[in-house]
Amino acid sequence: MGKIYVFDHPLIQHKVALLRDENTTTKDFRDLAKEIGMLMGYEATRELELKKQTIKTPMCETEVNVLAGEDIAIVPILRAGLGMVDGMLSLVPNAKVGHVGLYRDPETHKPVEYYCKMPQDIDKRKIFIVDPMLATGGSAADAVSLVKEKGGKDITFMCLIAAPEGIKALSEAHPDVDIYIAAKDERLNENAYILPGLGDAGDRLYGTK
Ligand SMILES: O=P(O)(O)OC[C@H]1O[C@H](OP(=O)(O)OP(=O)(O)O)[C@H](O)[C@@H]1O
Ligand SMILES: O=c1cc[nH]c(=O)[nH]1
Ligand SMILES: [Mg+2]
Repeated sequence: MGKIYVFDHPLIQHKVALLRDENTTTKDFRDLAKEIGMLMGYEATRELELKKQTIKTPMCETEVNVLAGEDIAIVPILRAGLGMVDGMLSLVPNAKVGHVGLYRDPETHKPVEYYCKMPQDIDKRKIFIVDPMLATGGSAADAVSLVKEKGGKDITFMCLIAAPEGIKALSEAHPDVDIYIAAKDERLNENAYILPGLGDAGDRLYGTK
């Protein structure tokens, strides 16, 4: 079973509290999603491999640790996942970005695919799929399946808010995937929205409601 990591860092809790507030503006919501994405990325990249390298400081020669050059791909689930990409890119600016387009059917709550484009060498990359919301888990599970169909192997999923139902569905569908969660919420409502949640992440990011 993959790791399920729920953040308890005070900065993340504070920023998630602001994100939830219905009075938070579209601009502030976007800024907060980016900031939380970066803070989460700092922890989610903890296991990147290092290699030794010899350099010269102004004082002497020394051996230092540098990234082994593990190639990274960030894969947002459109639309709302885009809100977490810039935060991750500020940590790993050389990462490539793939996109999975999914929307949730309002009646069935099942994901509908409309786009998928991955870097060609996705099979060799460490992949971070990002989406603010893990509700039923259908979108995340389908996104992981699509990335695997394109050759992706080493996959981590990152979200801002997760319902227990979504965590269970994703980890059962893809037990090899680690899941990083900024805040774990109580449950889903009758429309499969997360409670207390933050509403519709895509609409709040882009001001479409
Ligand atoms: O876990 P699930 O039940 O599948 O729900 C979560 C999905 O719903 C939202 O996307 P939405 O369908 O609203 O698309 P959008 O990002 O374009 O707004 C969210 O960003 C997830 O992708
Ligand atoms: O609470 C939810 C559930 C699905 N999608 C969202 O944006 N929010
Ligand atoms: Mg939406």
